[in-house]
Amino acid sequence: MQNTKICFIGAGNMSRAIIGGLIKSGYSASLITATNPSTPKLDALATDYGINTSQDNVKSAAAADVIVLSVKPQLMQAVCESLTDVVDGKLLITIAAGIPESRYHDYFGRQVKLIRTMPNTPMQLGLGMTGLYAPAGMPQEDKAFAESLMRACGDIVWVDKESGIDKVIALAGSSPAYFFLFIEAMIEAGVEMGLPEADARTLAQQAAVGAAAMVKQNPELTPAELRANVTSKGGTTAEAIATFEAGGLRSLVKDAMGNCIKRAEEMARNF
Ligand SMILES: NC(=O)C1=CN([C@@H]2O[C@H](COP(=O)(O)OP(=O)(O)OC[C@H]3O[C@@H](n4cnc5c(N)ncnc54)[C@H](OP(=O)(O)O)[C@@H]3O)[C@@H](O)[C@H]2O)C=CC1
Ligand SMILES: O=C(O)[C@@H]1CCC=N1
Repeated sequence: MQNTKICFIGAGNMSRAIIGGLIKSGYSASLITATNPSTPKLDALATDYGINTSQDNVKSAAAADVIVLSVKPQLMQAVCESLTDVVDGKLLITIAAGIPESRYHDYFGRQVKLIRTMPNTPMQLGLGMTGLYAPAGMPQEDKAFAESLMRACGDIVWVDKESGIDKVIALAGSSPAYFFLFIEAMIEAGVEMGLPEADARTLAQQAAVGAAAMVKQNPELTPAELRANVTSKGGTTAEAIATFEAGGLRSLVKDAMGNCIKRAEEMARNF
């Protein structure tokens, strides 16, 4: 990764998360540029991380070795078309949901070297999870670069079929929002029970952090076993868990993840 100049096209939530993770991992800020049409997000990135910023996509992409395409899927075609003259020989990494790898060659009007990835926002803390997909024939050094870039911000998995990226979206790209929703609901319930909101948040967030760490640090135990350790027979947890089960939490989760994948497939047809 040393001395590789990286340009992020689009300076939104996800670029900020990856850039935050890269800087935290020790990557040199002078090798990172982010572009955006407006300046507030660029100014914040320059202040917080000391990276280079620009409103000129073409000039910044031309000066980079690796271009990370980080705009919303509906803007991707126009952005790629504008970069057509500066991408030859460079590694392109896309983080966009939904757009198939083959579509980028159409956007650029030529064959490009492109790796699809699906990161998530905890990247900014070095706690991210990224799925990667490289089409057949991608040079090993490019795959290694994409992997080390994402590994600097958390864990990674490679998927060997492109459809695997949609599964990564359901399990990891979108899923921080599921957990946020759950914590949100717990805080709301705590407040309704009369707790100060700050205390409700501290209680819920620390329980979530502790539970996630226990899953990660006890690989020999299944989540079901960890749950059983909390659930005393005839006790309080059993009542709460029975309520979730009776409400169909598992099938709700399955439906939510299925619909997440369906939306990715729909986007693949639309963009
Ligand atoms: N958010 C997430 O958790 C994840 C998102 N992704 C993917 O990441 C991509 C970006 O999402 P996210 O960061 O959330 O979205 P954001 O809207 O936060 O970021 C996109 C950025 O692109 C900027 N932009 C718009 N037009 C251009 C242009 N022509 N050139 C350069 N920049 C432009 C926008 O600027 P402005 O706002 O000023 O218009 C905005 O800052 C999406 O494709 C999404 O699918 C993948 C994994 C997780
Ligand atoms: O909601 C989205 O479409 C993007 C992709 C994964 C997370 N955010």
